[in-house]
Amino acid sequence: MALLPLAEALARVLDSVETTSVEHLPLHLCDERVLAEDLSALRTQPPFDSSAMDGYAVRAEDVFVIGEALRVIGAAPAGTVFNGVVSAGECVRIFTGAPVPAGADSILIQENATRVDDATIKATAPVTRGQHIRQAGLDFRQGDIVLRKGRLLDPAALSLAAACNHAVLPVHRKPRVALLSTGDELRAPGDSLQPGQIIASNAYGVAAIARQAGAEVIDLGIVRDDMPALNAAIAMALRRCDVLITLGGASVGDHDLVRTALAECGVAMNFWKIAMRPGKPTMYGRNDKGVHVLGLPGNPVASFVGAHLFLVPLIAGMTGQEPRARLETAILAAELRENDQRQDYLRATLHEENGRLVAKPFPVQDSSMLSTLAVANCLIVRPPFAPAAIAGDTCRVLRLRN
Ligand SMILES: Nc1nc2c(c(=O)[nH]1)N[C@H]1C(S)=C(S)[C@@H](COP(=O)(O)OP(=O)(O)OC[C@H]3O[C@@H](n4cnc5c(N)ncnc54)[C@H](O)[C@@H]3O)O[C@H]1N2
Ligand code: MOO
Repeated sequence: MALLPLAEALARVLDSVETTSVEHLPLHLCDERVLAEDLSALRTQPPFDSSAMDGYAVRAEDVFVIGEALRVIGAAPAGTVFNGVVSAGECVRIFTGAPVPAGADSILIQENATRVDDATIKATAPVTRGQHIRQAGLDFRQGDIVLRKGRLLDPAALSLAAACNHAVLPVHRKPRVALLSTGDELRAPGDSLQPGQIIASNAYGVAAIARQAGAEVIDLGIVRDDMPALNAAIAMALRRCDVLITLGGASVGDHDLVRTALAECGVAMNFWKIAMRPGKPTMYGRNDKGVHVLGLPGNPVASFVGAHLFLVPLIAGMTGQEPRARLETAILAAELRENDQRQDYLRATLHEENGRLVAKPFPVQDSSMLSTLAVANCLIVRPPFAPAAIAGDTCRVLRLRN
């Protein structure tokens, strides 16, 4: 059976994505959310010509000649407006952020002034006209679009939104992702194990990937390889989420029942089995309520890679984020055999050497091995039928962490 090319599989997942509804949240809850509408400034910043330094507001022409005395006619701390006018031979004591008084056109920094007496200073260096003055609107003007719809609200975006006087932002609701681990052999971390049993670990990494991508996660625990139990768990899960992730039971064995159970619960399967390694038996479909269902294979690295490749872009699409280029170029530190029809994701370490990124794949790539996954900081992406490569060749990598 021909395996579906990965790019086609991903296109099918993203093809019918709708964004989640919009909610309005106070700024402090918008961290890492996605802006749902273009944001325009509600004010101008700075709202007036303002001093960028502590010193004296002067007329530049009065300071062309060093040593001329200037009369200090008042003070302008930030947060106040000096009401007088600076005339020839006069200046105003001013502080960073304060509006520049009428008549003054430059700031003489206090390091370049000496006090003669309480009301007189002398400049020890000249100023150029306009020096140390921030023009009104230097940063943004009222009505400017400062952040575009789809922008991830990172720290800089949040401060900018606040500076524009937005207390509440329109953001996309976090998609609700439900996780269901399947398998008779699975026990929760902390349980004592009987012979033949292992710990269900996949949900923890996949949940973290989903949360980091912007989802809210409900872990529905472990369900046995038993049709009635699976059907009940899946039916319940489908009522509670926007995306259901099943973990395990995706392959062809007698106990791999997930595909059948999903079909019985009304999920129309779009694909099953992809030309990728690890993760061949990945499946995807939707039910009539539009819930996305991603069936990830049980092998721990397969479920992890599948979450990165399918779940992350799906959550990005549902929250209205622009698709991001995620691959980087690196130099291979070891030779690689020619590839077959499956796009390969090889755990590797990535480090910088002489200003270039170097990727070193682990010699053993068994998809059960979490110990190498935890050391790896990238995946080397090998396209289908890539020819054999030698150390020094370039390759593409997907960074997992820094
Ligand atoms: N005859 C064939 N056998 C297999 C094929 C195939 O094409 N023909 N594909 C292999 C590939 S590739 C993969 S990947 C696995 C995936 O199979 P399943 O999705 O059915 O996964 P399970 O059989 O349920 O489990 C596989 C493996 O992973 C362990 N596991 C399962 N769930 C978890 C979990 N939540 N946490 C940790 N470990 C888990 C499970 O105990 C098994 O050891 O199928 C191959 N077989
Ligand atoms: O996808 Mo499976 O993990 O190739 O072993």
